Amino acid sequence: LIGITVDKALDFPGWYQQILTKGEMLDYYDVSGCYILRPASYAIWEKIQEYFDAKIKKIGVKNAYFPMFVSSRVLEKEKDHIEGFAPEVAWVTKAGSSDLEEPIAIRPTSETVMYPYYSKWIKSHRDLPLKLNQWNSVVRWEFKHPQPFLRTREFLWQEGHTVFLTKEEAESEVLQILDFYAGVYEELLAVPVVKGKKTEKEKFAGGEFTTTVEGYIPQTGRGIQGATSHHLGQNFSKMFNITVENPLGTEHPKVFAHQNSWGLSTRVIGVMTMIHSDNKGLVIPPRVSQYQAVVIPLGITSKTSEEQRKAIHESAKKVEARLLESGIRIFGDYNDNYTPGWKFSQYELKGVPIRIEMGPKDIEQNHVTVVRRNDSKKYTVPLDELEKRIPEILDELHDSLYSKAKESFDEHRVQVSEWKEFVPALNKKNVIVAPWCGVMECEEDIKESSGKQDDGEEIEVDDKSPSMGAKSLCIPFEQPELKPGQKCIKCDREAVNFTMFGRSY
Ligand SMILES: O=C1CCCN[C@@H]1CCCn1cnc2cc(F)c(F)cc2c1=O
Ligand SMILES: [Mg+2]
Repeated sequence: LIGITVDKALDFPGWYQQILTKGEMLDYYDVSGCYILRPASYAIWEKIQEYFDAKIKKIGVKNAYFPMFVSSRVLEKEKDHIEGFAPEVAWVTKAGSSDLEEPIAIRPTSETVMYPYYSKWIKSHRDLPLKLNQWNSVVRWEFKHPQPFLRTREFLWQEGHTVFLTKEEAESEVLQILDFYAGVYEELLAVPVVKGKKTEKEKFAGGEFTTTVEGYIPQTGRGIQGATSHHLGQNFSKMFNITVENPLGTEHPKVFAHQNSWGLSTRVIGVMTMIHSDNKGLVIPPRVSQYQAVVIPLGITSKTSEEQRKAIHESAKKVEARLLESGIRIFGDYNDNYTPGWKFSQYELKGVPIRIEMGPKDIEQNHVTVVRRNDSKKYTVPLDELEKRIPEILDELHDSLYSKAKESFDEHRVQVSEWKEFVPALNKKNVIVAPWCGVMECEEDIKESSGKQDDGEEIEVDDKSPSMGAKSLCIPFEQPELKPGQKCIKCDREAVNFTMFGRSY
C-alpha cells in the first residue's frame, strides 16, 4: 500500500476515493452505487450503533425487524408523497425464470411496511406509546452520481417509528432524538452540526415538520444533511387508521395517534472522513476508531543484538498489554522486516489516532513517546502514568479535531442581508444565514438566482461546479435578532426568520 497521491485541496473527489480505498475503509462494487464496507468502516458503524442504541433504549424504544419487501398495493397506499420518490423504488419482478404475479418493491423506507401492523396492534390508549426502531438497510435507486457513504443505492441506517397519544409527547421526542443525533456527530465523530427545522420545501412531504442536524464540508463549502427527525402529526395514522378510543371522554370516540419517524445512516462516515482526513490518509476520531493506538518498537536495526531486540519487544508488549487491559483498543506492530518510518506512514494512512513509540532511550528513561495522528503533536508519558494519560490524550485529540472543524464551520457561516452579497459569499465556500420571508416561490428563486439551472444531474463530485444553486439547509433553532421591518434577503416581503442557505450534497 503506497501513500495518497492526490491533494485534498486540488482534487477533493479523487482524494476522497483514494483515502477510503487505501485506508481500507471501503471497496468499489460492480453494481454502480453500491460499495463494500470493510472492517475499518464497519467498526465505526458499530460504535455509532452502540452509542445511539443505548440512548434510544433508555427512552423505551425497542428494536424490531420487518421484511424488506413491500407489495406494490401497500407501497402505493402512500400515493401522495410517494409519487415524488417513485423513480427511486427498486422492484423485484421475477423469481428464477418466472415473472411474479405482482411486482414487489424493496423497502426504500419502512412506513408502508410497519404502519399496517401498527394499526393492527394499537387498539387501546394503553398500547401507547409504541416506539420501534430498525437497524437495517434500504434501497433507493438514485440516478445522480453516487458518492461513497454520501449517496449510495443501498445504505445501512436506523429508522425509528414512534406512536403517541398526544402531539405534545410526540413533539418532545422529535427534539430528544435530534439531540441524540447531535451527540453522534459532536461527541462521537468530533463533527460540529447546526440544529434546525427544514423549510416547507425541504421537509419530508408526508410529515408535519422535519428537524435536522446540518454539517459543513470545508473543502467544498457545502452543507450536508446529517440526520433527520420528523414529526408526522396524524397524517400517517389517518392513512393507516392507527386509532385508539379516546381516554378523555366520549365526544370524540376515536383519536388518531400522533407519530414521529427519525433516521441516521452510514452517510455519517462520509461526513466524518471528508472533514477530518488529510493528505497522509484517514484521520479517525478516537471514540469510533477500530484501533485507538498502535505500539511501535524503535531502535531495532540489523546491528541490534538479539537480546536487545527481545528487550525492546518485551517492554513494548508490556505497554500494549497494560493499555489493552485498561480498555484501550490497541495493537502492536513487531514486524522487524519493516522500518518504523514505513510503519508510521502505514498507520497514518489508516488513521490510527495515536502511535506509541518505544525505543532504547524510552526504556532507559522509563517513558513512552506518543504522537497524535491529526497534528503530530508529541507527548512524553512516564510508564507509571500510562493508564491515566493515554485516555486523556485521546480525549484531547477528539477535542482538537472538534474545535478545528467548529472553527472552520463558524468562520464559513456568514450572516448576509443584502442579495448582492449572497452569491459572492457562496463562492467563498460559505453557507449563508439570511433573513427570509418563508415563501416557497422565493426559496425556488434563491436557488435559481444563485446558480445556473440545476438540472438535477449535477455532477456534485467536482466541487468546482459554481453552477449549483443554494438550497435552504435549515431554519436554525439559534435565531439571530430580526430587526423590525427587516426585509427578506431576496424579495420585498418582510422576513419572518433567519434561514441557513448553501450549496449542498
Ligand atoms: O427520513 C426518514 C427517517 C426514517 C423513516 N423515514 C423517514 C422519511 C423518509 C422519506 N423518504 C425518502 N426517500 C424515499 C425514497 C423512496 F423511493 C420512497 F418510496 C419513499 C421515500 C421516503 O418516504
Ligand atoms: Mg433521496
